[in-house]
Amino acid sequence: MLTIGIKKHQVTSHFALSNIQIKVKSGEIYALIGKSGSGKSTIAKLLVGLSIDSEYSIKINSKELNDGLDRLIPQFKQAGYVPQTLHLKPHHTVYNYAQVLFQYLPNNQQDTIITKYLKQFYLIKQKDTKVASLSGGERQKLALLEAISQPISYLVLDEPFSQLDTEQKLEFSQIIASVVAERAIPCVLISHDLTDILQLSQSVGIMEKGKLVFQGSWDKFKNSPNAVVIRLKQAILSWDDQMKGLINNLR
Ligand SMILES: Nc1ncnc2c1ncn2[C@@H]1O[C@H](COP(=O)(O)OP(=O)(O)OP(=O)(O)O)[C@@H](O)[C@H]1O
Repeated sequence: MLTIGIKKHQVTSHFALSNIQIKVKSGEIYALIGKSGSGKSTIAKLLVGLSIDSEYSIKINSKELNDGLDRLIPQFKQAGYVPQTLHLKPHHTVYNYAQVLFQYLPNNQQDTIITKYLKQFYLIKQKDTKVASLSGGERQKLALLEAISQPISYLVLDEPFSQLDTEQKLEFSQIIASVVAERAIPCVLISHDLTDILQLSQSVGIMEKGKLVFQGSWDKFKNSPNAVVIRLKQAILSWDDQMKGLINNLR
């Protein structure tokens, strides 16, 4: 279980996160959505130790990380993180990249494990391709493989779908779901598009201007009288109608 509590985190004079409480169960995906600038990435950075502000608390599998010292290196190594902007070393082939990631394994197991992951991540055909030549979607998959290559206690994915087309989104959703279920880890998935995460996540949190204005299961979302939820539901329904219209025109 990942438990996050933020009393206040002042980012700039005009922006702060305040009063945020989130719990994510192991094996579940918690989708964090909200408009640009609402504070989603700021939460992601706090979660992976890129800020050690003492005004927030974090508990990972019942271990509370109280102060800056607690948070300094070891615990945050338990975080698997795919940032919004990827920084992958460009010169390796995909296979060599994976060899570096899994070099801690005994030599006689490396090839089996790497091949298993490259198949699971649909990267096996690209195994001899240099990272610099990969497509945006393939780079996302390699970044996810990097994030889970070490034993981790939780996973944070910041806008993993933003560079992907519809088919790639479906494939990548399936990979994320299988990794989270297999590892039985909690996952916080940030997205600005509700439709990307509807099928994938078990619960959702909506950020607005640094505050969590709604959170809960999709059932709770469906029946909520919250004005922000109603606005989002109307947007999805209208999008759905437009898509149906377009598809009917194609038939
Ligand atoms: N290092 C920083 N220096 C100055 N301002 C920052 C910094 N990091 C974040 N901010 C500000 O904090 C606010 C929240 O930013 P954040 O990146 O968390 O939003 P977001 O919801 O992830 O947006 P997006 O969907 O566009 O990525 C914004 O107003 C942003 O400009």
